[in-house]
Amino acid sequence: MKILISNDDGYLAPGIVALADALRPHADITVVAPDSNRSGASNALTLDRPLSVSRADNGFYFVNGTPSDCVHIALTALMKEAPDLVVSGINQGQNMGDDTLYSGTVAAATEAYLFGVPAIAFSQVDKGWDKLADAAKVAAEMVLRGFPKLTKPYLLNVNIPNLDHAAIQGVRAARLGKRHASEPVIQSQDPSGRVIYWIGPVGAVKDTSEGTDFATTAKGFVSVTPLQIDLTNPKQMQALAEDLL
Ligand SMILES: Nc1nc2c(ncn2[C@@H]2O[C@H](COP(=O)(O)O)[C@@H](O)[C@H]2O)c(=O)[nH]1
Repeated sequence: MKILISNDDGYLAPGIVALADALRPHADITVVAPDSNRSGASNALTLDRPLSVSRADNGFYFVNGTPSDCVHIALTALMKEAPDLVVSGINQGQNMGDDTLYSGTVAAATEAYLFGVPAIAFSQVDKGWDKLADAAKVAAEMVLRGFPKLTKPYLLNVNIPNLDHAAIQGVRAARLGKRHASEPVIQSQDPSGRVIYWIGPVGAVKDTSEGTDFATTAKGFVSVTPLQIDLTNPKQMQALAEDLL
């Protein structure tokens, strides 16, 4: 089994090292990841400058670009054969609900899916890399158990609670929850008096009802959400015809 591994925390992040270590005994792995943390990059592609690929001493490739750039370059240039699976992560921090729209971790997996390669994005619920080895064990188990059964390309978003492996309650399918709108921007001044802005914190969780990824992980289960790319809003198609056209 050939697996391409990427992320958005960068090629030096503990999460991608742990994921590669967990999968290496079971698959022929290739790692292609950003040269620095690109959290929040979403599906951005770098179109305004050329990109370069370097190789680290541990064999990981790293790119001066986004997570989507990394997967795009890996699939269309670096890898002689298409991988059987692309996995992204393990992200430091959750990607649940609306996070998935901003997430570079999810975007790396999405780029693979758009090229017809099955893909899984793995995130740990809490920041700080606590229980990372346990999360890597869970990710490897899911890949080894789940992958052979699913033939159609799929795009899975997986969130793993920061728990000992033995304390994890199981794996559950879950729908995306929802967050409130992001907090307001944080305005300040730089030493020259110029006004500067930091993007505000992520919005508070809004929909944590039964069956959401938020609720599932809060109970100690690993949440798995199948994602789709078609952004059409079917409920508004009729309304559009009546109201606007
Ligand atoms: N500070 C803010 N963070 C946000 C906001 N909306 C989403 N996010 C977070 O970004 C990361 C993206 O995930 P990654 O896989 O790229 O690391 C995710 O954890 C979201 O919660 C926001 O408005 N402000």
